[in-house]
Amino acid sequence: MVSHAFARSLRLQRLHHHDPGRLFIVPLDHSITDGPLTRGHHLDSLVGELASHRVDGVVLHKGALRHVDPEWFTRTSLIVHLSASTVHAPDPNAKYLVSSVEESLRMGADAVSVHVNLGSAEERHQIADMAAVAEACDRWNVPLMAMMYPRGPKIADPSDPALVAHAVQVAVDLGADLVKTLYVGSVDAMAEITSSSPVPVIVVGGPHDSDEARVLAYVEEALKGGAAGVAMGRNVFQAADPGAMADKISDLVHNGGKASSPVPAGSSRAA
Ligand SMILES: O=C(CO)COP(=O)(O)O
Ligand SMILES: N[C@@H](CC=O)C(=O)O
Repeated sequence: MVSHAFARSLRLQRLHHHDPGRLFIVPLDHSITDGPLTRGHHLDSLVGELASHRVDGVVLHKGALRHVDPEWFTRTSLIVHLSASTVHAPDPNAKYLVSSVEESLRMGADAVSVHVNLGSAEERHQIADMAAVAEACDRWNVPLMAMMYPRGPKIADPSDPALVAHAVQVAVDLGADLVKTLYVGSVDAMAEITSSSPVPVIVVGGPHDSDEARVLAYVEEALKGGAAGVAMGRNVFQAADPGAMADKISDLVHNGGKASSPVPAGSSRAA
C-alpha cells in the first residue's frame, strides 16, 4: 500500500512548478485583511496573469475560488488560506480560522496556510489553531504553510532575528511543511535561521515599494540568506504590470537572475 507520506510529498512537490528547490508564491489573502486587492482589474485576470508568468502558487481565501477560472491551476498551485482578521478589528493581530483542511481539499487546494502572530494578545488561540490544522493536514496528507509574524504589544522589532527564529521554530514544532516569515535584514542572520530550519523558509515582500530595483535587490538578498523563495503579494499585485514584475522575481527565484521567456498561455507545467 502506498504510504500516506507519498500523498503529502506528491502535493508538496507539485507546488514546485519551476524548480525543485525554490518557490515563488503570490499571496492574495490581503483581500480580507486590508480590503480589495486591485482597482479595476478582476481577480480572475490577475490570477491568470500570475499563472502565465511562472508563479508557483497563489494564496486565496475559499470564497475567491468561486470567481477564478480553474484552468489557471494547471499552471500554478492553489494554497487556501485558513486564517483571517481585518485591519479594522480592535486587535487586527487576533487571527482566527475561517476554513478547514477538509473544506479546502473539497475546493481543490494543493496546500493550506495558517497565520500566527507570535507575541499577539491572542497568540494562544492562533498557536492552538495551527496545531489543530496541522493534525488535520496529517490526517488528509495536505502540506501546511505557516505564515509566521512576530507581532504584538511587546514586539518592538518584528524582524529581530531572534524573534523570527523563534517564530520559525514554533511552526516547525507544530508540523508545518513550509514557513513564510519576515526577512531579518541581514544575509548572515537570515542564513543562520534558514540553515537551522528543517523545513524551507520563504520570505514576505512587505508593503509595496515603487522602486523596482530595490524590490529585486531585496529578493536577491533574501535568496543569498538561504530563503527557499518568496511569498510576495503587494509588490507584485500592486505593481504597474504584475506579470512583468512576476517574471523578474521568477527569474531571480528560478533562474539565478537570468531572464527567461514567460510560460506561453495554455501550456501546462514548465519544462
Ligand atoms: O504572505 C504574505 C501575505 O499573506 C506577504 O504579503 P506581502 O508580500 O504583501 O507582505
Ligand atoms: N496574511 C498577512 C498578510 C496579508 O494581508 C496578514 O494578514 O497580515
